[in-house]
Formats: sequence, structure tokens, C-alpha cells
Amino acid sequence: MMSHVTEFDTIAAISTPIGEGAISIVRLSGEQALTLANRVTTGVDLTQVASHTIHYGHVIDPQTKQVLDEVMISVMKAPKTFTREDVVEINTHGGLLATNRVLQVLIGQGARLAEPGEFTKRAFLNGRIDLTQAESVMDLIRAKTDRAMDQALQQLDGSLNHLIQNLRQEILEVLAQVEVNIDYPEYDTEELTTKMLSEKAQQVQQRITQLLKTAQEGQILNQGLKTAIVGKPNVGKSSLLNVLAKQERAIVTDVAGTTRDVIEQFANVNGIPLQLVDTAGIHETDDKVEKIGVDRSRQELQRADLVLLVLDGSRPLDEEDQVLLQKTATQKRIIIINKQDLAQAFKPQDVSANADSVIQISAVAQAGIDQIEQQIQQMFFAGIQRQQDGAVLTNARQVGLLQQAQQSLKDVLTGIKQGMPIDLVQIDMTNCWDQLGEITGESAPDELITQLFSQFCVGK
Ligand SMILES: Nc1nc2c(c(=O)[nH]1)N(C=O)[C@@H](CNc1ccc(C(=O)N[C@@H](CCC(=O)O)C(=O)O)cc1)CN2
Ligand SMILES: Nc1nc2c(ncn2[C@@H]2O[C@H](COP(=O)(O)OP(=O)(O)OP(=O)(O)O)[C@@H](O)[C@H]2O)c(=O)[nH]1
Ligand SMILES: [Mg+2]
Repeated sequence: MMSHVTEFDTIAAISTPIGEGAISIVRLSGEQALTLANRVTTGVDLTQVASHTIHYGHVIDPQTKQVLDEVMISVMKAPKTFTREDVVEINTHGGLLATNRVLQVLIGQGARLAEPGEFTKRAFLNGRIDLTQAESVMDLIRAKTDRAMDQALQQLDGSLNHLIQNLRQEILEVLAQVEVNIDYPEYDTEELTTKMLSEKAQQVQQRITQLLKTAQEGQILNQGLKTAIVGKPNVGKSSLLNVLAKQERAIVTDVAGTTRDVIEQFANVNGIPLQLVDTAGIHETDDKVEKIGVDRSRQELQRADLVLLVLDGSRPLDEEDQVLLQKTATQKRIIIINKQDLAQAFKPQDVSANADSVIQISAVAQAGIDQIEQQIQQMFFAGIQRQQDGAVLTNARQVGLLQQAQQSLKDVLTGIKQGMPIDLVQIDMTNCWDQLGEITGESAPDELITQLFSQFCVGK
């Protein structure tokens, strides 16, 4: 891998948000980073300064000699840098124009505009981080709760990487031993070999099973829980959204059919990120606009990880409530009886035999809200044992590959049971090793790598 480094262009990008700010950073990485920066700056000779030092100077247009900005320049020499290449960071005055000018003269001198995520991609290709750590860099940026942030930091620290590396190492050792036994069948080693293989397969299987248990919680923290608030018109869906989000996001009125479009709002519930979706009241209507809203509500209902079905406790249950109760029966849901501050027209038992899934609240009095929060916590985060080393699966890619690895181990064990020749069993074990390697990126196809980094921010 390291031999590729010299072939890389020197890349440049603005690494801070585009817009007005106090200071912006233009980042350069590659073999030419220092000489390129030297050509467009006055002050010290950057190739001569010590690594990890910062210097005052001006950026000038080499052609017109015009001063473009007054800057601070950080010099970080390979290999102890973010990309493991020479890195120069030019701290400009935060205006969009000043920053763009600096980027433009660097491009003019032969730097190439970095692709999204290309700095991090280089950190990966040059072996500083693995694919799970690269993924966590993006997760860090997007984290919306402290818990999500902590989880990403742990993965950035290599928790998942190390666990997978260990499993791969153990598999590799067994495969090597199998080879030896096949090449030197001095004794009756066949039995010994199968015993060794099956023991290792079972061990790894157990550890993968443990790891897979972290997937639900890990993915919810990472990606948020898509939570649809549904119910017939005027039951208090928008009021509930506002209470959960702790802000007046959706319009609330006593007119049935107030919410017509889908309203999305983030809420932090005990550190669990919820992507709340408030919808138009679902019912039969002839109103053209409302009808579209109701159709959208039905779609959101389908897509939700969690459904909050809201009922109005002050009015008798009707046909529309019953239809929704049935429609959502197979989904993960919490039934919410709202308007407890008014006289009640029915009891929780009338709605569901399972009293646990029914919560009584008053959105206006803000009563019972913590019960909803606790219920969500229980439904999605109960009884999950964190791995000792904090390794957690955080996305569908990781989960999918681990499931494949688990299947390969199953094949190993069935193969042994059915008396399959050792070299065939070996193939299944090797498959498992490869699938684990795809998680960390050691055996990942190029297209996957390209696709993964393309989702990153420019300048990261
Ligand atoms: N100005 C600036 N701030 C930044 C970054 C950056 O690139 N530039 N980072 C970018 O995301 C983050 C910091 N992440 C970094 C991770 C590793 C290394 C690095 O140089 N690692 C080397 C040497 C470590 C050491 O000196 O001990 C290594 O691991 O070999 C640098 C930054 C957040 N803040
Ligand atoms: N008494 C009482 N009124 C409530 C409560 N929650 C909401 N309301 C009232 O019920 C009416 C409808 O509330 P919304 O939150 O707009 O209801 P919705 O379900 O979003 O309605 P649509 O968007 O029309 O489907 C408003 O007048 C609210 O003030 C509650 O807990 N108690
Ligand atoms: Mg509404």
C-alpha cells in the first residue's frame, strides 16, 4: 500500500464549513504539499521548518504578486499526520472569498481538488485507520446525541477493529495448523484437525453472536430511530411532537386537519436520537390537499421503526381509531391515550389487553411524557450487554458482513458433521476470514471503498 503513496496527487480542499466564519482552513496533503504551499506564501521556507509547527505569513498570487490573505500555516510532515502524508493547513480569515482565493492559487500551482472524504480515504489506504474507524469519523460529525458521539469515538479508537482483527488472527492460526496437518499426516491427524476446526468455529461463532447483539442499539444510536406519530385528526399528534422535541415545531389548532404535510423533527430522548415524523391525521377525506397528506402519512407509517399511535381519551373510540389500531398491530408501537386532563371516554383495557404498551398522557399538561421515554428505552435498549471492549456494530454494512461470516461458520460445522473433506471445510473457514476482513477493509473491493468515502464531506 505504501508504494501507492508516491503516485498520489497532492490534494487540497476547504476543510471548514463554507460561509462566513472567524477562521477557515484550507488543507493540503501529499508529496508536494510543502513545496506547493511554499510557492504561494511569504515568510519562512516551509520545507525547512520542524514538523508540527505553525507559522505566520501571507498568501500571494505567484503571478500577480498580489497579497490574497494574511494567514497562519501549520506544517505536519509525514508520517505522523492525519493522512500519513505531508500535510499543510492554511488558516485564513474566515471569509468565503479569502478562503476560495487561497484554494484557487494552490490548484493553480498543481494541487488537485480533493474528492469528498479523500483525506480520510488516504488515512485508510496508508494504513493509519481501518474501514470501521473511517466510518466512525463520519459518524462523529453526524452524531446528534452524547451517547451517539461516545459510541463513534470508541469506534474511532479502534474497538471494533481490534475485535475483528483478533478473530481473524485466531482463524488464521487454525487454518495454518490445518495446512501443517494436511502436509505432514504423520499420525492419524484427521480427527485432530476436524476437532480443532470445529472448536474454533464454535468459539468464533459465540463471539460473533455476542457482537451481533449490539447491532440494534448501535445502529439506532448511529442513525436515529424513525418514529412516526399517527392517529386520526385532532387527537394531539402535533402537540406530542412539540412536547417531545421541547419546541413549538408544528402548528397546533383545534381545527381537525391542521397538519397537512409531513413534519420531521429531531428529538433527543435519554440520549437516543429520534427522527420524529408528525403526520396528517389519517382518515377518509374528500379534500384534495388533505388527501395527499393522508397518503403521505400512510407511507411514513410503513417506513417507521417505531409508531406512536395517538388516541383522544376524551372521546369514545371510533371506527377510525380501530382501523389504525389494527393497521399498526404488527409494528413496534406505543399506544398513547392523550388528553388525560379531560374526562375520559374509555379505559386503556378497551384498547389493548397488553396494558404495558398503552401510555396515558396529557400533551398540554405535559404529563406522562417521561413514561413514553422510558418505554422507548425499554423497547430498544433493554438488557443489551455491551462488549467488554466497547465494540459495537453501528451500521448495516457491518451487520450484513458479520451475518455472512456467521453463516460461513455454520457451513464449517455442518461440513464437519457430514464428513466433508477437510479442504472443503477449509474453504468455508477462509470465507469467514474474508468476510471479517471486509468489515475492516483488508479484503474489501475497490468499488466499496470508493462508494463508502463518497458519502463523506469535502475536506474531511
Ligand atoms: N487542524 C486540524 N484539526 C483537526 C483535524 C485535522 O486534520 N486538522 N482532525 C482531522 O480529522 C481531527 C484530529 N484528528 C487527527 C487524527 C490523527 C492525526 C495524526 O496526525 N495522527 C498521527 C500522529 C499522532 C501523534 O502525533 O501521536 C498518527 O496517528 O500517526 C491528526 C489529527 C480533528 N481536528
Ligand atoms: N385538553 C387537551 N387538549 C389537547 C391535548 N393535546 C392536544 N390538545 C388540543 O387538541 C387540539 C388538536 O391538537 P393537535 O396537536 O393540533 O392535533 P393533531 O392530532 O396534530 O391534529 P391534526 O394535525 O389536525 O391531525 C388542539 O386544540 C390542542 O390544543 C391535551 O393533552 N389535552
Ligand atoms: Mg397536527
